[in-house]
Amino acid sequence: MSKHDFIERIHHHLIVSCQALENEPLHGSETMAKMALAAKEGGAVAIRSNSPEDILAIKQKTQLPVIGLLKRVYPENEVYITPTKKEVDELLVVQPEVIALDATIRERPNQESLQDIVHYIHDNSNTLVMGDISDVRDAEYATEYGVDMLSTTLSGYTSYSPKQDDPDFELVKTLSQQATIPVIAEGRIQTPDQAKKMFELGAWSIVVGGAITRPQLITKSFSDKIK
Ligand SMILES: CC(=O)N[C@H](C=O)[C@@H](O)[C@H](O)[C@H](O)COP(=O)(O)O
Repeated sequence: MSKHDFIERIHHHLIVSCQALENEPLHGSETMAKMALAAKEGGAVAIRSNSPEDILAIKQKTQLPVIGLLKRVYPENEVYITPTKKEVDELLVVQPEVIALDATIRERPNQESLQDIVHYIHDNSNTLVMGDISDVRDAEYATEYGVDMLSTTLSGYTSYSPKQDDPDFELVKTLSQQATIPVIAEGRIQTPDQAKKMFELGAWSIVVGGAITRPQLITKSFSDKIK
């Protein structure tokens, strides 16, 4: 799929993140593929997925384009979403349409640079790069170093971005006015109304995860409310 085709496909449409880590009840590629199929039936036009195994299973089951990432924790480093070229190599084997990676200003493991990793992906594949950022400075940095689109994934999850229960509407609004590449709203979108608001603020597309695909969190929102 060409860059133009992918960017147009997601425009004003819903991307669903189907992720269950090892410590989560729904962990497993077969389950994630079923979750992705359900998301497709509900109108998702692309899936965000963690690990080569899950990406492969989701692609086979849904035929939807996939934004792939590989979460890996390196000791003494905060960057965990596709941190190094090693994770990129593992992802490229299963040919996701897009690779999502941490594109914050933070140091990466092994002194690798964002610029090198983005060039590495572009030089070795047709894969696009989604830069996961947490604030405006990250977004400028990521854009300068060549990512194809921005996602607000990490707002609230770096030491220098605001902690809040709501999605970061302000960041989406600011970036949508300033950015020269598509801005995807991601992180803590809990309701259809919040999703709609993101588009009103100028988001190119949105990613919804836990509110659709993490039933333990959905259940908790009910049980907390009725306590
Ligand atoms: C911060 C971080 O590691 N976010 C991860 C990124 O891939 C996922 O765990 C989230 O589920 C995803 O960003 C979607 O967000 P939400 O599940 O809030 O709709």
